Amino acid sequence: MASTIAFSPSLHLPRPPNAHSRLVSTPRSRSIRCASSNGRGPEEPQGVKDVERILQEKRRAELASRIASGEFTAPQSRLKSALGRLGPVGKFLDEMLERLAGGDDAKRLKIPQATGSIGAVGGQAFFIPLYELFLTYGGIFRLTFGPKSFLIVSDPAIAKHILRDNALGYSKGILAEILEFVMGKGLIPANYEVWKVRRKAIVPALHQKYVAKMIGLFGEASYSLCEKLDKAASDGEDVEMESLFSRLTLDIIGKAVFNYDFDSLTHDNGIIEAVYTVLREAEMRSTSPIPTWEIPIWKDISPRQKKANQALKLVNDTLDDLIAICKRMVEQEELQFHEEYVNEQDPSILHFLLASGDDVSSKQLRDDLMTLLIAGHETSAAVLTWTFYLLSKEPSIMSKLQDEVDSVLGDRLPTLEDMKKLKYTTRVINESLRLYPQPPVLIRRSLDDDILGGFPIKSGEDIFISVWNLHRSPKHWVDADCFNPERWPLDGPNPNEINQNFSYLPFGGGQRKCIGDMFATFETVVATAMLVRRFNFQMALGAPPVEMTTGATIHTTEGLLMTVTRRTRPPIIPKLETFTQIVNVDEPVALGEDQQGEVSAASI
Ligand code: HEM
Repeated sequence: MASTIAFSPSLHLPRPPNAHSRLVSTPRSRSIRCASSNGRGPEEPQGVKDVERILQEKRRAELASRIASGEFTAPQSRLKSALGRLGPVGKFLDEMLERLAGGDDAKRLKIPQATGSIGAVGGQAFFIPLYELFLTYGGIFRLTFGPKSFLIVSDPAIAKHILRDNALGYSKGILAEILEFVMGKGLIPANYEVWKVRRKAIVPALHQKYVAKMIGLFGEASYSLCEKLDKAASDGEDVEMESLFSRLTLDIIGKAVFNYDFDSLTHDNGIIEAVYTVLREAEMRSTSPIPTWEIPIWKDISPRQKKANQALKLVNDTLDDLIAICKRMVEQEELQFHEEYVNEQDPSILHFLLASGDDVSSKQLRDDLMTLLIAGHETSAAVLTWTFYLLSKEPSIMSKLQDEVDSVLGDRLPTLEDMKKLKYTTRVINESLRLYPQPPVLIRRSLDDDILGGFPIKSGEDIFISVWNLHRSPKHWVDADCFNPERWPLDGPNPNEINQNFSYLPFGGGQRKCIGDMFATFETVVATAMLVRRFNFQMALGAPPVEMTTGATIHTTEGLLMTVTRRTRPPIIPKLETFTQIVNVDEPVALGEDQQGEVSAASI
């Protein structure tokens, strides 16, 4: 039976875009603004920052005083407390007594203990109080609330041990139980035996030629989003960007994985609604304290369960149809399969798998497709959401980013070659992933007894590796809470878990590392570049405060409501003419000779 927990630590469980009622709505005041500014001017972002900082400090102070009051600290025996007061002699006697008491159980108690109801801390996302507890209790501690107990890991060496050095000693635990209903035996929840076979089959599908082809897809889909924003900019409407990013990445992943055009940026239909119903159900299951979906009779009569089951059936049937269509295509094809095989009409992962002769049941194939759909959808959407939020607060970083994009891309759609040149854009994404890792926590369960950070642990321990804590640890990062893409040198290697020795884990590490890391990096780089090239983004006046909430990925509580304005280019310095012009990016530009012949993305 799936054990659930009162907060949501699961991976890749998205919240649907229509959780926000607005797609493009709130007409904003039509007062004239300085279109060349990237933010609202220096004062306002600073004001917003100050309020956020004060709120954050207030929460921290509250939690710190609760920690200090002993609320989270497991009670010690009176004898133990008395020995603690006796200094080194007392410590020695304490250790002797524990040894005499014998066994691993006594030693297990040595893992720092925190108890209490972390859910009660100010309605925050659960990983935030875990950060304060980490600062108090260290890189590994046990958190007990109610009958449940978890080990919280925030130490890079312990994370490396669990994810890489002793990966076979750990399963996906709770995560696999929760996701089974939607992903079946897909890669994320799969046990080792299934995972080994499926990972070997699927990874080759994401070869370089495929990824290069996908860059075209990222560009086209981002271009559709630009069109939508263009209209909003003309109509003077503010836009809720989180839901738009969710739609953008849904459209991309549908085409990329099984060649299905959801086209959710331009319309809604039954299948899109069904996908989001299924995803919402998965998220609800990961946050519900009681697994109502397992209660006999109730699970058959609950309207929500019925709706979720119908939606799941519709999505599964659609996937079965897509598999059947693709099988027929492959049968009719004059196949010349090779390592970098891509079908021009249908470059999807599904086509690659079928063409490769992958010997797999339709059910397993469907589980794989569903897993890729979920894994690759809301993660990328969340990265874009938080990147634009961070950029809106730092106009100087936005300016530098726009300068790079202007000089590398001009008006072209991005290519694989451009990915090497968009170095600062990539650093912006690297840094956004550091501050807002998706998911913020990785979940494991020990399959055997093991030793973590010097502490013996038993098999069956549920473990949360807090990527949030690792990425913001004051031990490893200077100004850990600051958005500073410059911390990653432009001429240095792309930061990853290996060169950062597991203190940076944006895509996990070890054998279960994300298979879509390059896909996702290019996708978010392309989308960011295409959007900032054409528009300036700022928080809308009167927008709700941007707070975090816990899903598998980090969501905003009330959306990311932004004002989008068309960018104007800096004045073109005339060579012969005597006038200076401000040119709108979307209006025909009087090109100098050296610029003639460039294709404008707006004309594609
Ligand atoms: C920015 C976007 C993304 C982020 C931040 C991300 C992050 C991650 C992380 C941290 C893991 C490791 C989970 C764990 O160890 O428990 C993971 C696994 C995985 N990701 Fe991603 N991911 C992203 C995009 C994608 C995309 C686009 C795809 C597919 C095309 C994908 C497919 C997968 C799969 C299949 C796994 C499971 C791998 C395995 O267990 O062997 N991800 N992802």
